Amino acid sequence: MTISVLGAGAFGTALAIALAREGRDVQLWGRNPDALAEMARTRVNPKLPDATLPEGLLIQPDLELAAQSPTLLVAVPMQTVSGLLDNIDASLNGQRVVACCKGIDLTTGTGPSQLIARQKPDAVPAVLTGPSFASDIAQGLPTALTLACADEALGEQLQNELACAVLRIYRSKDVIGAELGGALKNVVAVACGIVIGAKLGVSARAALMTRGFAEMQRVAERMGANPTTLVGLSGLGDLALTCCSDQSRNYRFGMALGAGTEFDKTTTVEGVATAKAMADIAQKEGLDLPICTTVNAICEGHITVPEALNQLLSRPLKEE
Ligand SMILES: NC(=O)C1=CN([C@@H]2O[C@H](COP(=O)(O)OP(=O)(O)OC[C@H]3O[C@@H](n4cnc5c(N)ncnc54)[C@H](O)[C@@H]3O)[C@@H](O)[C@H]2O)C=CC1
Ligand SMILES: O=C(CO)COP(=O)(O)O
Repeated sequence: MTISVLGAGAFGTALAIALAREGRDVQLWGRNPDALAEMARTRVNPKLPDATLPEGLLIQPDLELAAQSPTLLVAVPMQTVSGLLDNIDASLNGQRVVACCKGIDLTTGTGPSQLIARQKPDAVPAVLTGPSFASDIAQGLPTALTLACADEALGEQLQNELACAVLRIYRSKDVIGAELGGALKNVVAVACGIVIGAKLGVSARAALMTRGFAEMQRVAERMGANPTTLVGLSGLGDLALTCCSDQSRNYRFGMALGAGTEFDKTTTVEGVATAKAMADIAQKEGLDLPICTTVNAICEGHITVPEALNQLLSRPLKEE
């Protein structure tokens, strides 16, 4: 098989569906053999109930077999990427490992491309990110994404391999910038959800998106990324989508926090761990990240939403 998608959740399945629909040679691996067997039988992933798995899409329960493909798309939650890479015995020599997850690993403080580089040094790391809800991709709605790979020629190959009629892929060499955009927008989306859930208004949300974006650029610059990458699909594009749509789990989680209602703890909400990682980085690097650190303090239960609002609004006035 040419492409293996590792992770049979909503996003991995949506990508596999989109690629298989175009006749690409794709297999989908997931960690739960029973769930995979059921998907192979029904040709439906319950996380995407309206999409049928194309006939050509192979469901692969064997991780080592899946790991033999020249291109691997890693679509598991960020905090499980390191464990997944550890579970693959093969060295992945020369294989392209494309991180499709959005977050920062709490143990190392790095994004997925650095985990891949560290744990599979013979592989070629890349990142696929940008504004794209799994259900939109699975329905065949048009989507534009960024494929970032430090090696321009390999990046171009991957761009061509992964682009489909409805998946338009732009190329970048700024892997760190692309993955930081995708990670950080989730924290701002949680903040925006809080504001809407607490009925603080859409003007406050616009302010948070703008000042949150300034924090995203500040972090990117400090981490050696090109700040203009953040103005692309992986940063601004995904920020606009995630902060304004209740299709986003990060935004919905924030809304529940703001409204003081329950939220299903099994839902993947990457922004919580990323806020924690950013609070650590703010302290270590002496960076001013008031929105990220406030989201972390709320998520950790250190302050309430009204206290957070007071803190943010009473900060000294400054130049924009
Ligand atoms: N759902 C979406 O619209 C999008 C999701 N993403 C990103 O994709 C990543 C995955 O998210 P979703 O697929 O949406 O989550 P999901 O909650 O739908 O699925 C997560 C999947 O990962 C599997 N998993 C959990 N721990 C694992 C482990 N240790 N080893 C192997 N598999 C494991 C689960 O069994 C589940 O199938 C996240 O980083 C997310 O930010 C990116 C773009 C869009
Ligand atoms: O990253 C996403 C859209 O680009 C999905 O957002 P959520 O993880 O908040 O659902």
